[in-house]
Amino acid sequence: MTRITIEHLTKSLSGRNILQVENLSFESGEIYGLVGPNGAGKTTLLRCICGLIIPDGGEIQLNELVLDRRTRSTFLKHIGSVFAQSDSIFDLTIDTLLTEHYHYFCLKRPKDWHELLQNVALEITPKQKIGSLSLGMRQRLLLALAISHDPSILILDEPFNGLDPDGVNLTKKLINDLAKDKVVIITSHSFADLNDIMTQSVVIAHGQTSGVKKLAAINSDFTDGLADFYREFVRHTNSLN
Ligand SMILES: Nc1ncnc2c1ncn2[C@@H]1O[C@H](COP(=O)(O)OP(=O)(O)OP(=O)(O)O)[C@@H](O)[C@H]1O
Repeated sequence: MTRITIEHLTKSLSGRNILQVENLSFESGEIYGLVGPNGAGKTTLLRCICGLIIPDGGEIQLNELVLDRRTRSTFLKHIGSVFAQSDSIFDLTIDTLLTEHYHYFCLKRPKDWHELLQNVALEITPKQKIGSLSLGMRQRLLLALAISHDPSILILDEPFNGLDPDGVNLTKKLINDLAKDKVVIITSHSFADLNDIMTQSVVIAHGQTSGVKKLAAINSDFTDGLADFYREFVRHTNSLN
């Protein structure tokens, strides 16, 4: 069983409070849909969990392991993540990207990269430049990399962006298969896609989070399900800010 626990997490950027998360926890076997308006703090929260942003206060724990400078590299080995694509990788070949990825995470590079790409139905050669791939192909490549070290936590920021319907379905199937023994956290503005795969949801607005709620409870408590759960929490935080 893997559990991520977050307590009293705060982060300010340019003198503005971006995150104030009191208590939040995520467990393996569940797919969490993290939803919130643009600029609500979704990516910042996920980057904090991945150790890519250092919070100003509070604590993030993976089971008994507290995330700090000393434990960060151990923490990273448990996490697979895909964030928005940066243009800076476009000039790299796939081969270089793989080398840099495994070096950064201090992991052994798998011998068979064909197998890696088969997981996401990609047919590409290692000498190809990242920039020559379509947006959807790059998404699949980054997902293949994220899951290649069998992480216990999978963090996907907008994983359906740029994917065609086959790519969306393949990603959903992969996520479903992987979720059996992992913590999966996904952000998306597509409630339809989230409704297809998530088992629980949490709303974030103005850097504050709602309680985590099971999909079945969301659908029984709110007429319009996730959309109402989202609207109600956003309205609540708007009234406080
Ligand atoms: N480097 C930075 N410096 C200052 N402010 C920042 C920085 N990065 C993000 N922010 C601000 O932090 C807030 C949260 O941004 P974040 O990207 O986490 O939101 P989000 O919920 O992921 O949004 P979206 O749905 O648009 O992707 C935004 O108001 C953003 O402007």
